Amino acid sequence: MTTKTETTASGAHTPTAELPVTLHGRELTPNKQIPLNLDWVEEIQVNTSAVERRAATIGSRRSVKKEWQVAWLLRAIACMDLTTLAGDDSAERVKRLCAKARRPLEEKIVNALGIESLRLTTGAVCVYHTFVETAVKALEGSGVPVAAVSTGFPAGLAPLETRVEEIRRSVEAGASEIDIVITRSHVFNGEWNALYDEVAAFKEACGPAHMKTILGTGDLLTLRNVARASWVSMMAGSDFIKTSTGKEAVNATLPVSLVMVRAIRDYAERTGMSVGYKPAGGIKTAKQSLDWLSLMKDELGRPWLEPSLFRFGASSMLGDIERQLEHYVTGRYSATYRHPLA
Ligand SMILES: O=C[C@H](O)COP(=O)(O)O
Repeated sequence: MTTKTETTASGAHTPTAELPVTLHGRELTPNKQIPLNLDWVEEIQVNTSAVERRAATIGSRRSVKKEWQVAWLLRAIACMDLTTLAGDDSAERVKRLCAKARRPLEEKIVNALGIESLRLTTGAVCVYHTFVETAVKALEGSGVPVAAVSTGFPAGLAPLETRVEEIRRSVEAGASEIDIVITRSHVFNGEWNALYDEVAAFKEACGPAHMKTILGTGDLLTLRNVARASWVSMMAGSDFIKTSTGKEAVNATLPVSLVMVRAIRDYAERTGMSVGYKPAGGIKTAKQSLDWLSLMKDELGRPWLEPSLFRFGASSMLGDIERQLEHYVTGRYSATYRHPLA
C-alpha cells in the first residue's frame, strides 16, 4: 500500500516519491512476525484516568481552519476504507459504493478546489467476502484495493479451519487486504499464546495480502487488555491493528485509539518496525476525522497520515466530508440526502 500524493495547505496535491517511514528520526521497516515475548505483554500498564484526560484534549489542541481543513479532509478521504457491512448488502449496493470510491467528490467540488489532477480516491473499499469479486470488477483500473472482512466477521467464533479458509478464498477472489477479527475471550482470559497462534495462522493464510487485525476493543473490558492485545497482534505479524467491527456496543473511541497508537509507537521503538492503525465504527463526521488525524500526527508523526499506515473504517463519514467541502466552495450547506454513498 503506497501513496503518491502530498496535500498542501491550499488543498492541492502534488506527486511525491514514497516517503520513508521514520519515528524520532529512525527509519522503520514494515512489520513482520517475531516470537511472542510474554514479558513485554505482562509488563504493560495503562493509567486509565491519564489516558482519558489526554484523550479529552485531542479535539481542542489544534485548530485546523479553512484551506488547511480542506487539505485534512481530502487526506481523510484518501485514508478511508469506504465500507458496507450490512445484512442487506447487495451486488448493486457494492457497485454503487465502488463508483463512489473511484470518484468520492462531486465534479463541481473537485473543479472548485482545483484538484482534478489529484485523481482522488478512497484508500480502499471494504466488503464481506461474498462481494469481493463484484468489488474487484467494479474497481478495475482504479488502483483502489478491495478489503474483505474474513474470519467469521464480526464475532469470529466459527471453527478456526473455516476462518482460515475464508481468508484464502477472499485472497483468491482478489482481495488485497484482509480485515480479521480475533477471539475476544483469548484476551480477557489472558490466553496470549492462543491469541498469538490465531493471528499468526491468519497472517500465513493472507499470503501477500495486507492484514488488519480487529481487536473488538468494546468487548475487551479494560484499556490494559486493549494494549496487551495490540502487542500480541503486532508480534504475530499484523500489518495494521484496528479497533472495532462497527458491530460492538462501543466502537472506536479516542481513549482506545490513544492506547493503541502508543502501543504502535512503543513497538516501533523496540523493534524498528512500523504497524498501521485503523479506527473503525461510529466515525461519522468530518469533525471526528480531524480529531483522529490530529491524534496520529501528534503521537506518531507524518508517516501515519498516509493510507499505507492509516485508515478510517467508515460507512457514512464520506457524505459529511463531502457536505463540508461543498460548504467551503459554495458557502452553503446542502441536505444530507444529496450525498448518498451507495
Ligand atoms: O470497519 C468498518 C465499520 O464496520 C464501519 O462502521 P460504521 O458503519 O459505524 O461507519
